[in-house]
Amino acid sequence: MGTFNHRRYRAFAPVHKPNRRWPNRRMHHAPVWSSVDLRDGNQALLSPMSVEQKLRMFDLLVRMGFREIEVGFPAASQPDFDFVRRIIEEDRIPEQVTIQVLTQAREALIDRTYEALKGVRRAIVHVYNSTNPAQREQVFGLDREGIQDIAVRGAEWVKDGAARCPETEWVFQYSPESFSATEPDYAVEICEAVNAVWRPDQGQAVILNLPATVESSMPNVFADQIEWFCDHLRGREHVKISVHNHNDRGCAVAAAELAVLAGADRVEGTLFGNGERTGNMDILTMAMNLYSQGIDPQLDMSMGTEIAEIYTTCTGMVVPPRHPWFGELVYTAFSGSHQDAIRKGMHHRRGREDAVWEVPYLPIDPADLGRRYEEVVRINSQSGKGGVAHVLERDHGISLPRWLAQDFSAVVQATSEQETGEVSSAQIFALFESHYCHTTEDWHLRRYRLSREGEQVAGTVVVGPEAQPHILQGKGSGAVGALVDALIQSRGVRAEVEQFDQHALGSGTGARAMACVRVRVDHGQARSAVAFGEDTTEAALQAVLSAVGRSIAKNDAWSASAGRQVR
Ligand SMILES: CC(=O)SCCNC(=O)CCNC(=O)[C@H](O)C(C)(C)COP(=O)(O)OP(=O)(O)OC[C@H]1O[C@@H](n2cnc3c(N)ncnc32)[C@H](O)[C@@H]1OP(=O)(O)O
Ligand SMILES: CC(C)C(=O)C(=O)O
Repeated sequence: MGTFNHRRYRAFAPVHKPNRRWPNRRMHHAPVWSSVDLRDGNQALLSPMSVEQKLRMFDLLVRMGFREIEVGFPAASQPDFDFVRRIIEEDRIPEQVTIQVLTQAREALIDRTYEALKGVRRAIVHVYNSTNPAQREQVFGLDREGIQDIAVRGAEWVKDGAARCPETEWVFQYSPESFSATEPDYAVEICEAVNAVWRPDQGQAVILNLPATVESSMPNVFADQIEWFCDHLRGREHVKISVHNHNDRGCAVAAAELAVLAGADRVEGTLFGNGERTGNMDILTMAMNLYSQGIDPQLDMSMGTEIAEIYTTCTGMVVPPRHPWFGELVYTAFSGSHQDAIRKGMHHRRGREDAVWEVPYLPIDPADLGRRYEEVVRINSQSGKGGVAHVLERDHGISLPRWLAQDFSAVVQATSEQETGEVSSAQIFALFESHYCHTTEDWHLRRYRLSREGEQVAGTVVVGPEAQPHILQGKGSGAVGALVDALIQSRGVRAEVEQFDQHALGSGTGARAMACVRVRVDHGQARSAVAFGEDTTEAALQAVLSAVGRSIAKNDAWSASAGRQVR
């Protein structure tokens, strides 16, 4: 048997909880967020952030509205220590923001931590030790009691350190690291022992932070653990319960969301889920999940592109194109039916911009995160007529009738298949022009005159090069009818107009009208053409001439010896 052997693993043993209440709850407001980007995120980087990079990230987190920010592990390294000193000495911590620092439950480290925090107005001192059986046995070689002693001593050193700096407002935080792999009764026991030192019941602010240090179970199992913990902890009402989820199974966001239903008040995490191994819980995703449900996330993410830019430059990590809410492609539809639905959905919203957002395939309005609508519909071989028409409308102000959109979509599809990739908006416009708008000089409308004679319109149309124009004359029920008649009368060209649409254009295009036609000449292949003009008549006449011109060989219609029957 090779190493790929599932028998080496065992199922996670869930906490016994027949009466769970969290599944019937709903979230109505955002939890307290704590960003651990500058600590857990930073400790997992190939090159941890420099002080300058940390400052940039800190500034971003503040601007986004984080009220609690774990700024480092000051006893671990000089840059972490220096960073904490710098934001304190340079008075960079806004009134509403509380910084948090992590330390192991070791006296020297705790002393150094307080040294870093000297002069801070308010801070959370976060102490941890591992509590799960594997670490107790393999790392510390201690039983439950021995591990509890580490926690209790740590709590005492934290309390002593705070007592030496009474001018600071201190919040204490304890994490039974690997809480989710710890026996629930023991997790409660050790937290109660820490509380017995800190006395939250006597007014000391205390956070108990319950980590899934390695995510090893389904999110519902974690939620059960949180509800069980909250139900069994003495003095639950005096402490804040926080969760700290890692993403080993890819469910950290779900686990944190269910944990909030189960009673957690506070959630730690990072931007884009940076952090150890597969990362921490992604606060951006969880906050946007709330936002998309109509709940104020209490974080400003409107500068989405800037958040991603600062994150990538500071951490050296990338934001995958399909990352929830913020990835480059997450609002983009390439496939035809999605594009069609988005286009119709966006049309449906016109004039109802304040209505609840319900555009198919777009869970939120991408503009909320500073995204451009240009990204929403992009064209490749999977796209259909709706998408192509949408791009022409959106970027070039050209609305195609349905029959022409269908025709043009085949043209674009053929190109995208050839190029096996995306067809840009500029390419689409160029294809549109070359396929429908191009006309030779021979078929260029110079001028025309129309006069009404009873029910009929008589027309004279001058076409072709200025130096050698062709004059066509005919009669019909309208301008196009008169031109069709003129083509037969003067040149023997039998043009059947199968499709015809014309409309006035909005401002900005230069032209004032557009006409689209599909014409079949002498029972041959139908050709479509589009023309723009000063008015709808000019556009219509030119469109018919262009379609006819594209149907017959150059000069065929004009050479007297073309052999055509002139009636
Ligand atoms: C799950 C998490 O993310 S927790 C946060 C983890 N983050 C980090 O560790 C990043 C920063 N840490 C560091 O830079 C270093 O670990 C330092 C500077 C803090 C300490 O460094 P060192 O003392 O040289 O080494 P190290 O971390 O290996 O210490 C291990 C010792 O601390 C003990 N220890 C580990 N964690 C704890 C803890 N939380 N509380 C008390 N003792 C602890 C170990 O049992 C071990 O003891 P031993 O030396 O008697 O065997
Ligand atoms: C220190 C704790 C909160 C931690 O980072 C973890 O368990 O992942």
